[in-house]
Amino acid sequence: MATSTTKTGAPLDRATFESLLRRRLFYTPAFEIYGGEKGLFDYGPPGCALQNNLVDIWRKHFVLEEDMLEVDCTQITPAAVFKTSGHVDKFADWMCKDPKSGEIFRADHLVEQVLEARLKGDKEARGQTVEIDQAKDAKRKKKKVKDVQAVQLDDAVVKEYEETLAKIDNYGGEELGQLIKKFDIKSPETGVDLEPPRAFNLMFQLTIGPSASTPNGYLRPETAQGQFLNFQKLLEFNQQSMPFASASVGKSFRNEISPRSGLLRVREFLMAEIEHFVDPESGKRHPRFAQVKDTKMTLLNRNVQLEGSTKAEELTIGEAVASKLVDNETLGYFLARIQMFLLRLGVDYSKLRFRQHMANEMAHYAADCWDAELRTSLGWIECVGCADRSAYDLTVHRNKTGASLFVRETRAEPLKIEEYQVDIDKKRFGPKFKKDAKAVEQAVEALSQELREKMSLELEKEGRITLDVPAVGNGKVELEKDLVKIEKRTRVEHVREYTPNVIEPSFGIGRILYSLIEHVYWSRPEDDARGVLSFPPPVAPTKVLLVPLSGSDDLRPYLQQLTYKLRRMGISSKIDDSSASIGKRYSRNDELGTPLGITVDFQTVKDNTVTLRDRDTTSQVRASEDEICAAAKAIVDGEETWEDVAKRLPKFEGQEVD
Ligand SMILES: Nc1ncnc2c1ncn2[C@@H]1O[C@H](COP(=O)(O)OP(=O)(O)OP(=O)(O)O)[C@@H](O)[C@H]1O
Repeated sequence: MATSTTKTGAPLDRATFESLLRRRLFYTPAFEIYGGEKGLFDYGPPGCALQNNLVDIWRKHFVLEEDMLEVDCTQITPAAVFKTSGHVDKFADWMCKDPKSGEIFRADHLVEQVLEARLKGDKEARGQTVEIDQAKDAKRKKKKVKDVQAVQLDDAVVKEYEETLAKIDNYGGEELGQLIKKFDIKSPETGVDLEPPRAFNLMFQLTIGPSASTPNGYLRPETAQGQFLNFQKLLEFNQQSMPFASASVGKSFRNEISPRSGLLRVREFLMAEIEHFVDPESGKRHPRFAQVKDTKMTLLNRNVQLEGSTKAEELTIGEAVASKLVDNETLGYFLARIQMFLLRLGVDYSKLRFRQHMANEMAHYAADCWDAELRTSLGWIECVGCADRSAYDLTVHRNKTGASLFVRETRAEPLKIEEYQVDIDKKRFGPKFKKDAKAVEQAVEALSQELREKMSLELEKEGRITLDVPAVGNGKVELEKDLVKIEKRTRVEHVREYTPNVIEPSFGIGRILYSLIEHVYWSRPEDDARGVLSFPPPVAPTKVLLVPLSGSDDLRPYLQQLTYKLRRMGISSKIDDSSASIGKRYSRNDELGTPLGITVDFQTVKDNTVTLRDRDTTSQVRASEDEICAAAKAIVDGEETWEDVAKRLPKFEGQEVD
């Protein structure tokens, strides 16, 4: 478990942090008055505003800046789609049942938790400092889970546990079963042996329409399939021009075995996905790769993990692609753009890494896959997946439906192809083979170039060839020289047909949102350790707090005027005219991450000046209402920083004294 610190370097107290999020209604368990339902959460006003801002920035960063084609596809999906895509057979996690209590555990998470707990116990026994997660600890006590035993392990066992944890995402069901046996892992509930791991499909099944007698659909577990199925229409919309990308933001649903860790593993969540379609013969080069090639990134490659280590290295994406660590330029381009997006949101670079998937972890068709992981008090969390899915999805849907999910392109230079061509003498063929003529003809047409070459020589030498045609007679058919000709000729191809490959960056908005809040959270020791959320201004849920210095009626019109003015400028604001001290009102809004505060006081009545306060430094400037609104706009739009504004407007050392 990662030791987690806030941006000031102080340890993050997760219990206080989570209580802030719930108290200030960032999010709350859904259906709470009915006892709640695991893995389902509602977002309150600041959570909604924050989520909207993340999605808004995502749209600007990707859809707008990369000129992508956004689509909004349905969540209800006919079963046939997921049968073809492989989700019905493969979209599953491994679960273990406690035969005594009936409790279900996700097998990989159970192994992970038990080994981590044992390693923690080992550290304690060796007298090393161990981070205590108060929130987890309180839950454990409530559930009466036995405390972790401070037992020292052999060095070899510690090494084996650490190596297993480094590869935990790489194990299948059988291997997890072996690990459970090998490490003597029992049910944490009752202490009995668990049943062997079984696959559990994560899709929610549906019955669409009143006439269906059995389930015939699913809620989508990702937005991707809708984008693939619309490929042909999007290509046409894009005037047949390649490469291009589609994008989609929408809810996805996964029936997680054991939802946990708040927003990090839920059963309904917002995803933002991109499908970038690229010609595989282009070497997957990207025209703007040169613009990102010097971006430094922290990369944890698959070989390091397979050796049982989690040591990442910092490289430029240019170096990573040149050494083939990252498979191709397009994948590298998106990894760099994902990092830029996360940093734009306020993610802490030192708590961001890109982890490469190990072979077993990756779908069999994928060429390469990297996860952007953010470090939180709950460890490293996958927040964005970025996979090169090759031509898999378009190919399987094309094969199943016959739809033209491919590209036809006129070649700039016609292509001359030397190949063996077959001519059949149809006048003789029909009378000779009668009802079998079609099957024999198909078998001849299906011959590979290699076999055609071999048979053309045979025809020349022997005057006949023998062909395998299982559907006819004894499965062998003889063809003489007068029936069939096989010759090497040149064919000129003017049009090229190919199935594009797909690079897919896939963002879990809820995971990013939670991890980001942890990254920007800190507390002010001088203010009763009250929390502050230092969101970058463009990301913050509300931009400006308006506070009157007193409840005097004289100040009210100025507040109204400021509200209208800010609203017209597209800046969200909230008035706090409660009777709490001005310092309290400020700190309540620091907890919500409001970056700016405008105070109206009696000087305002005299000269129409107001003060502007910065959340992070608590310093203030004073200027005319117009100048302050313009400064707020520049900060909120990310065009100026507080430092810029503080340099050009007069400093104010005023009211913040209570
Ligand atoms: N249950 C979930 N709750 C919240 N977000 C999720 C959940 N499952 C996936 N995501 C988000 O969707 C993104 C893309 O999904 P993907 O299928 O790659 O995840 P995954 O590899 O199945 O995740 P995990 O291994 O953690 O279950 C993830 O990077 C994550 O941000």
